[in-house]
Amino acid sequence: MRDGDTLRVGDLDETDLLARVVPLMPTQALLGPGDDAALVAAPDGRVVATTDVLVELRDFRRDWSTGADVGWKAVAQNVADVAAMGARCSGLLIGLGMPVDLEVAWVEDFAAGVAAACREFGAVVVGGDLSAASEVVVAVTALGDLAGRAPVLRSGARPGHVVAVAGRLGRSAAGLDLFLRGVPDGPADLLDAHRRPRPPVAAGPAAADAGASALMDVSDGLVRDAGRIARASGVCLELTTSGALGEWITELGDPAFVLTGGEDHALLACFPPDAVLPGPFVVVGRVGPRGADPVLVDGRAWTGPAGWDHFAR
Ligand SMILES: Nc1ncnc2c1ncn2[C@@H]1O[C@H](COP(=O)(O)OP(=O)(O)O)[C@@H](O)[C@H]1O
Ligand SMILES: Cc1ncc(C[n+]2csc(CCOP(=O)(O)OP(=O)(O)O)c2C)c(N)n1
Ligand SMILES: [Mg+2]
Ligand SMILES: [Mg+2]
Ligand SMILES: [Mg+2]
Repeated sequence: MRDGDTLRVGDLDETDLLARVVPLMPTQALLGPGDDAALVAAPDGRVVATTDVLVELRDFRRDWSTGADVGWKAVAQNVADVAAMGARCSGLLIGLGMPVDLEVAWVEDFAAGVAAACREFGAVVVGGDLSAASEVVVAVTALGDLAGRAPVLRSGARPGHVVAVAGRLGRSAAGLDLFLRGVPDGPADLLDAHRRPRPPVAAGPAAADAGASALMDVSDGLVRDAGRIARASGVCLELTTSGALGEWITELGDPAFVLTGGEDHALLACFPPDAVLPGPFVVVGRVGPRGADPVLVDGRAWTGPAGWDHFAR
């Protein structure tokens, strides 16, 4: 994509873009950027803050998802990032850019999906903004309350800790694969897993209370996101497919769905060996010392697809 000497965003991947942009910004907060959410000082405590953007054709398609599905997903992915700090969502701001010829019924349906997800995840809308755009763009900001807990970052995993997941992995990717292969009448549970992810939001605060040493939501694929905890913590996440991961792989039929599929927004956590894991968490591996690879799958480097990146193609 190089055009003379002009470097275009499509010449970089998402990680490289972030590394160029964030250092140019004045960042002063209790925490951030770099984790699932930031922490901002407030007179009576601290507020968790995060945002995630959905862009038509990049993150959803209006012929695959209804307006309500898009509204649901925008809420779900943001409350997942709040839960990934060990917090609960205290408020959402909904930014919406729309083509001027978009049917009003689509926007009303979108609002109904936002409302349904708010009921499901215990969130409320406190504001937002509207503008016109060439495609539908949804930018949700979520605020969160730690209720006095210490936030669980990506950086606290240590060798000997266990690696665990709350929620399922690979189902959203399996649904996306059905859409991409032109099977929109495929298994409804997989199509819905893609259109309406259900992050286990209560598992975030529960993980914090159980002493989790690291926590994040899996949005870009298990191996890629496990690599983020591994790098932040200076360790290796050693995943094993003998337990839950293997069951999910058998059920979906393709290891890549489970190991590299994004958008399930399951929670990935590390716990000290003596912790009692909260109910929804299943063990998927252990933490080892930093080595040549940030993540191992059954003792080997993963050589399959890398996971989601908005720019790398
Ligand atoms: N344009 C940006 N400016 C500043 N910080 C950003 C920007 N985009 C992403 N970040 C920060 O980079 C980190 C990684 O972002 P992202 O991968 O989107 O997180 P997540 O997958 O948890 O939603 C986050 O802490 C986020 O706040
Ligand atoms: C039309 C369409 N193409 C591709 C995808 C796949 N996809 C888009 S974003 C994404 C990963 C999640 O990214 P993002 O929403 O930015 O979450 P974040 O990592 O920032 O939390 C995936 C797998 C999709 N959902 N829809
Ligand atoms: Mg996240
Ligand atoms: Mg993002
Ligand atoms: Mg996110």
